Amino acid sequence: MPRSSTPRIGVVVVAAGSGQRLGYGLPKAQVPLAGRTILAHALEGILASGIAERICVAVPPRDSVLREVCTGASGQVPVTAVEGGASRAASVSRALAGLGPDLDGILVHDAARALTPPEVFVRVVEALAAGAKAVIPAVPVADTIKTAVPSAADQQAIAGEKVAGTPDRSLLRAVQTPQGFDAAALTAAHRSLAAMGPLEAEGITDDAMLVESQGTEVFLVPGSPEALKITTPLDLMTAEALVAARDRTGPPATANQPVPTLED
Ligand SMILES: Nc1ccn([C@@H]2O[C@H](COP(=O)(O)OP(=O)(O)OP(=O)(O)O)[C@@H](O)[C@H]2O)c(=O)n1
Ligand SMILES: C[C@](O)(CO)[C@H](O)COP(=O)(O)O
Repeated sequence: MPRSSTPRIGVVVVAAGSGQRLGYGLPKAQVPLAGRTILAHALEGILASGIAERICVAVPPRDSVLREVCTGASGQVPVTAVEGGASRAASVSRALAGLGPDLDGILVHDAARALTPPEVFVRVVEALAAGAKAVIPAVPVADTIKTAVPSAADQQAIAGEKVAGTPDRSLLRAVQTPQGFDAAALTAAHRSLAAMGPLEAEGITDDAMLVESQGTEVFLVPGSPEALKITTPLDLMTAEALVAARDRTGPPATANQPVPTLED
């Protein structure tokens, strides 16, 4: 991507998941959050950041509700919809194709991270403009993390798993979206996905992993606790509370505060 203050940025939004863990009985991006769909909130954050030249959203097959949300959000920045795939990675690949050519950088964003503050998008794009080929937002890890293995057969009466080790927490980061990439690097990495076997492809849980596997350096910028991934009913309750707080105090509660650091 050319080092430029105004790179041409496209945004892929993946919104084709079924939301099994949320258990709402609707595709997750359709679920109401403070009276609007989760997808509508996600698109609002992207558009408010002012970074996007165009947006392509992967939606579930035959989903007219989410297609309508895309049409409603489309204006100066066109928002188109394509049918998603069976996995998140497949949905990204399809929306990448739908985004079209002639972009310097591409951001991949989860609709499920619907309340991501606009400044996180700006931070990612600034790092791309400064020369990074891959940039992801991240936050420090608050819990101590253990690796686990199955207990031995004669230990199963105690518990099914036991601790194998404790990684140094100061080196761990929880990563979020939007994840930003040089357009050519991301497109090439997604071509490599097509050549993978199903097991290997299943293990690719974010786009940064794909470009890492191609030898691209990935840089971290500060994310935001407000970019939580709405996965469970408790996350939806947190998101509702966050929207209510924003309505009381003005947009993103973290706006105008110092940029957070990645260390805890
Ligand atoms: N086949 C898929 C699976 C997921 N996603 C998107 O990827 C993001 C992260 O996925 P996740 O939060 O796990 O969503 P779901 O797959 O819907 O959740 P669940 O696993 O509980 O069904 C979401 O915005 C989701 O819509 C997608 O576009 N296509
Ligand atoms: C991309 C992601 O949101 C980064 O944290 C995450 O890996 C998505 O995981 P999921 O299992 O598809 O929800």
